[in-house]
Amino acid sequence: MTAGGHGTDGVERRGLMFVLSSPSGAGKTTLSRLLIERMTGLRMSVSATTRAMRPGEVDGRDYLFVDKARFDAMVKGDELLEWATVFDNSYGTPRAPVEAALSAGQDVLFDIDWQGTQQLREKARADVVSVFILPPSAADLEKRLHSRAQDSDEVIRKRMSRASHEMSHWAEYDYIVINHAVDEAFAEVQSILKAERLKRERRTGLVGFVRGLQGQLQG
Ligand SMILES: Nc1nc2c(ncn2[C@@H]2O[C@H](COP(=O)(O)OP(=O)(O)O)[C@@H](O)[C@H]2O)c(=O)[nH]1
Ligand SMILES: Nc1ncnc2c1ncn2[C@@H]1O[C@H](COP(=O)(O)OP(=O)(O)O)[C@@H](O)[C@H]1O
Repeated sequence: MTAGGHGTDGVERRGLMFVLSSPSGAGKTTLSRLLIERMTGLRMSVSATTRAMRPGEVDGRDYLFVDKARFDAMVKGDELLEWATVFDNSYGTPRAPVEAALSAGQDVLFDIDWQGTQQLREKARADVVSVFILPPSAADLEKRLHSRAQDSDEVIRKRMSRASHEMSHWAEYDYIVINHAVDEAFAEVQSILKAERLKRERRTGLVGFVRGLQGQLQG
C-alpha cells in the first residue's frame, strides 16, 4: 500500500500511517491541527461521519458529513479502509485519499478510535505508528469537554462515561503521551513522528545511498 517517497534528507522511504487516539476531549484534534500546520510531508485523513456538524466545523475539512444511507453505501462499495460505530454514530476512513497520499510519499495522520486503529494494524502493521493521548486527570478531561463548548451537557455526560472504556485500550498503542500542556504534548508527538521517519526498515533508499557512499570512498 505504501510506495516510496523521499525523506527530508533525500533518502527514499515508505510513508507511514500516524494514528492519534484518546478519550474524547483529551486533545487529539488540537494536536492533529498543530502537526498538520508545523510538519511537512504529513496529510490529514478526513473521515466520513454520520454525526451532526459542530459549530465551527467545516464539511470536507474536519469530516465528510454524510447521512446513514451514504455511509452504508461507502461500506458496501469497499470505499473505507476501516470504520466503526462510536457514540451511536458511524465513522470511517475513505480509502482513496490515504492510498494516494502514501503513494505520493506523504505520511498520513489519523484521528481515529481504538477500533479503527486495530483494523489499520491488521492491514499494515509495519506502517502504522500509534499514539494514545491521555488527559492529566478526569477533572481536566471534563473541563476540556466543557471549554470546547460544542456539545450539550447530555453529550458531554455520555463522553465522560465512555472515557474509561476508551482508555482501557491504551496498552495496544506504541506510544503514550499525557497532555498536560499543549506545547509539551505537541513536542512529544512531533519527536515520535520525527524518530519514526528515520527508522531503518522504512528507509528503502538506504542500501543505494550507502553503496553510493562506499563507491565514493573507494573511488
Ligand atoms: N474508527 C474510526 N474512528 C473515528 C474516525 N473518525 C473519528 N473517529 C473517532 O470517533 C470518536 C469521536 O469523534 P468526534 O465525534 O469528532 O469527537 P471527539 O473525540 O470529541 O473529537 C473519536 O474517538 C475519534 O477518534 C474514523 O474514521 N474511524
Ligand atoms: N493541554 C491542554 N490544556 C488545556 N486545554 C486543552 C489542552 N489540549 C486541548 N485542550 C482543549 O480541550 C478541548 C478538547 O480538545 P480537543 O483537541 O477537541 O480533544 P479531542 O479531539 O481529543 O476530543 C478543546 O477546547 C481544546 O482547546
